[in-house]
Amino acid sequence: MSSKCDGLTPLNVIGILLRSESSRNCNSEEKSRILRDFVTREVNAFLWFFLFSITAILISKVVALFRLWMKAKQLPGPPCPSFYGHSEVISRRNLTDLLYDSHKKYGPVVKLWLGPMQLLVSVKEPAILKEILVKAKDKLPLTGRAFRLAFGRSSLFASSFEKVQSRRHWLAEKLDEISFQSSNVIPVKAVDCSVGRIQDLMIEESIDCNKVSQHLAFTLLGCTLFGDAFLGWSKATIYEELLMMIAKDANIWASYRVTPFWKQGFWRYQHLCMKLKCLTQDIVQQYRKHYKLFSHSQDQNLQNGIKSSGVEVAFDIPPCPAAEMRNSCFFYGLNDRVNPNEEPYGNIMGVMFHGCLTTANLIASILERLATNPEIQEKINSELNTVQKGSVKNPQKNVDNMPLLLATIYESARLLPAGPLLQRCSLKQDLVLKTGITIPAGTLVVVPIKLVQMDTSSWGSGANEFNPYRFLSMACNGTDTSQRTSLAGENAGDQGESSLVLNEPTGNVGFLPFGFGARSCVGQKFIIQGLATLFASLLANYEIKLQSESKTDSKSVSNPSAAQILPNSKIVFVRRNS
Ligand code: HEM
Repeated sequence: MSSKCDGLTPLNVIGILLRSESSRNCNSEEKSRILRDFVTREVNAFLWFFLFSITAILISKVVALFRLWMKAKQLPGPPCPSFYGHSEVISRRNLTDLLYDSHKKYGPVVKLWLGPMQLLVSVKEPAILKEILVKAKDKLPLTGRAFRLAFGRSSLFASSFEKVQSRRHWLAEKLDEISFQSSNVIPVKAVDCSVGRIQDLMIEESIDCNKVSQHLAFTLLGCTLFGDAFLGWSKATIYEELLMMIAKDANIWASYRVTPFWKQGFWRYQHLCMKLKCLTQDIVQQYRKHYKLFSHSQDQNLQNGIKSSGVEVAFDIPPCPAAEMRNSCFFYGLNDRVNPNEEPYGNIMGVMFHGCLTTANLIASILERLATNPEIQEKINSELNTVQKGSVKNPQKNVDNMPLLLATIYESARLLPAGPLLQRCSLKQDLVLKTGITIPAGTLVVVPIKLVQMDTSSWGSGANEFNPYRFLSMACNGTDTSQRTSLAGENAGDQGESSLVLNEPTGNVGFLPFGFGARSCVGQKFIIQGLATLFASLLANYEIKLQSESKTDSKSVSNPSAAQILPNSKIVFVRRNS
């Protein structure tokens, strides 16, 4: 009988039972024994299989952990206080301050543990960080999740480089085309409308600097994307409010590993996102109506046109001005989905969101610097007068010849970057650097922008001070004024603005407000020129002053991370010649 039970499989168990049934030689006791044996064997086999799999997974985790620890051992950093790493210290302290102290003690590359398996490496040395930003092409999953939760799937702002590569490339080309080919980067009406908003706000005596910056950024981006249709859109104010409400909570909800469906707040947040989607749909419809692009065939014509020949598209819609036509191509390209899983307006919402937040931050910084440095404002104004004398009275055509204005924008971006960290991740491969340093795969690599942009080794002893002249040279002898301080700046201004030449900051390894490398900002040139145009118009009409009680001495802050935090200052726009 024992030979009967050897090698029991479901098939031969059924065979044995049938045979024994038909021969009636087997009693019921034997049958149940065979069944019991079979079940026991099967359960044992399953348990062994389960045990082997779990052990294999655990061993691979332990091996990965040891590998990570061995590789991380080579990197300098503070000793790990507990099994959970430095996460408790990070939650208690400002991360930039913590990194400032750690870099001071351990050098340009510092490691911190966020948990037993999550390593964070901060890099401050410009040469090393640029190599990393070029080589590490993915972003933290958190970034992609924040955009996906708020605006649905899109082909911009996802964490994997593969997913964003082609759309990034398209958008970068389109924006560069606009920046290089046209004299007016943003439509004239967008500038007029933004300046007009100042007039509306002037009903109050003074204006909150952050609030006005937000309005200006929103108007600028909205008009650029949706043209004239945006100007007459009655729901623009609600759209702006919604964007800001979403911005407040986006990272909190994205930080949950499992989407928190059980939280009421999450559903309130989703409701806001849904409202934003509906409003985006509404402005898109307004836009279509405005340009009389009703029929699908026309849409198709336009999209095919964009794909095949860029801006010169032949389609039978009523003629509209070149800038508006150009924006229409820009808009349609963003709206055109690469894959069917994408949210129809995901890219448009993403660009509005990112563009508004970052641009508002930069405008606030420029306004504050101008308000606290009236002498620079006056010099920019005389620069504007000089260029206007020799050309058409259109500030949009003149900004390239206004180096002090452009340098002021760069310097404001340097002093107040859009966020505290640039982050990258190489999910699959270790990053092996030229210096021999190896950063293990999966490590969260961060660049503390504030520390890099205030580093005295790149920016000299006055790194914390506002000095736009650091981006300028004298045309006569080509001397770099960046090493000199404000005195050199004043001399430069006395020479007359025409003698100043802008040193493009792209050459400076410590200049990172728009990031660097594979995932850098594609809107940099476009927004710098756009803001220059806006501020040329603004300064031609208004003088920007700080309201007397909110005066701060922003020049003498010694701690680099504190120097970034602008007080919520109140500013006043005083009409020139009034
Ligand atoms: C003052 C305004 C802006 C600032 C300071 C800014 C800054 C940045 C920064 C720091 C990054 C990340 C770079 C990195 O990790 O290396 C970024 C990414 C990006 N920016 Fe901007 N940005 C601005 C405006 C804009 C505008 C107006 C657009 C589009 C019209 C735009 C499009 C993008 C895109 C598409 C990315 C994502 C790139 C990617 O994930 O691959 N930005 N921006």
